[in-house]
Amino acid sequence: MHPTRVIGLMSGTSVDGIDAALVEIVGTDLDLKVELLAGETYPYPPELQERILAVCAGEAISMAELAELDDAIALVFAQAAQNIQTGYPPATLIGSHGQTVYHLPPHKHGENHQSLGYSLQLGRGAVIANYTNITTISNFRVADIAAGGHGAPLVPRVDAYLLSHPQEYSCIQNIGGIGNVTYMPPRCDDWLTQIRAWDTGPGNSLLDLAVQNFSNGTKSYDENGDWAASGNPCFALVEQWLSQDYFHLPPPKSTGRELFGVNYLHQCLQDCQAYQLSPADVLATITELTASSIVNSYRNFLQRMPDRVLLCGGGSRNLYLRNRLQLLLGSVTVLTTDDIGLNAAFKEAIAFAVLAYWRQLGIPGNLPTATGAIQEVLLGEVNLVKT
Ligand SMILES: Nc1ncnc2c1ncn2[C@@H]1O[C@H](COP(=O)(O)OP(=O)(O)OP(=O)(O)O)[C@@H](O)[C@H]1O
Ligand SMILES: CC(=O)N[C@H]1[C@@H]2OC[C@@H](O2)[C@@H](O)[C@@H]1O[C@H](C)C(=O)O
Repeated sequence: MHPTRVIGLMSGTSVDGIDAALVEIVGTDLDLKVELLAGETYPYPPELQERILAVCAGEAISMAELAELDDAIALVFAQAAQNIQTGYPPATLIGSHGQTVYHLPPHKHGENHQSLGYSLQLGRGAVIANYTNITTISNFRVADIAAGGHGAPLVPRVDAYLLSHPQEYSCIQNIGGIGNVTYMPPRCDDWLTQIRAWDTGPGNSLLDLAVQNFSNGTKSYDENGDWAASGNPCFALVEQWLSQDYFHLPPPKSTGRELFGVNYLHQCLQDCQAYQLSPADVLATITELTASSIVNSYRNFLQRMPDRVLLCGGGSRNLYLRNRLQLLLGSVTVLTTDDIGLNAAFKEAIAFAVLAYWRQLGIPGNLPTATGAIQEVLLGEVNLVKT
């Protein structure tokens, strides 16, 4: 069987840039295999990044500004696709997640009425398809949301086929702007239905904002966690923050910068004043919130603790965070997906390439146990090009 060459494009809640992955895919489920030919992060032009962050923080924009922003994002996504395949024969398909600027989970009104969620990813797929002349799948979240789901997380089905283990219970922990986990029992007959997944809460979002605040914008993140490692966490504050509702909601659940964004950080900084914490102590305390919220959610919502945790996303490079996670997890083995052959930095971009490939083959991409949707659905809208 010939492999299909697909480009996956993703920009997540960190809004740092576009992760582009050029992959070759063969197989469909248990025989699925993905080879990463090239992976690159293309930083957003600073002015565009600023506009996106403002919209994510709830700043009002006009419809005309929204239209302009949508296509400015589409253009940099299309350029990322062109760049990543330089030197290779053209890909036959693009899976473009786009840029999330708003995410509202499904919610209850009173006792009996449930409203659908709403999730907006900018960067029109039709514009990317037209620019690259490659069929582009986009808008992956809306079909799951229409089926009553959160529209997130969508990566778990890909995790299941690429990362599950024949004997061990695994957690795949992504630490991007927001953290999310996929919990998988060993592969067996009804293994797919036993998978659980949810957004664990803040990944790096609060940490990045705090670093930018303390460095007056000269640093964008805490490289390797060095700054936090020079301070001490205030455990009383971590306990106080962990009492927040989101951490106690049972899955399926999803969140975003709407909750764990600028306002949340301001509240944290205010709380820190009572303890007269240094910037390093604040960073250590926020890092501890990320680590504890992840591990507590395993203890609260899983039937059993995993044998191994595989980290991915930018936060997997934060050594201080990784050490805190290992300490809280005790004897559980903590590795990164790199350690078992799947690139940790580009896993999400790779996943959207696989989701696009499944869409073309008519294979559902969501896992109802992960998103809460009433059924499996085909994910993504197809933007065809003339052949
Ligand atoms: N060497 C490093 N040390 C510490 N943190 C790092 C390092 N490299 C990246 N990061 C963190 O990872 C973040 C980017 O991670 P990633 O690209 O996985 O996020 P994302 O895809 O935008 O988010 P999400 O998964 O929520 O959609 C950066 O903002 C930074 O906080
Ligand atoms: C709405 C949205 O963009 N959600 C992202 C975000 O970033 C991490 C977490 O929150 C996750 O649930 C989701 O992305 C991954 C790629 C997913 O859908 O699996």
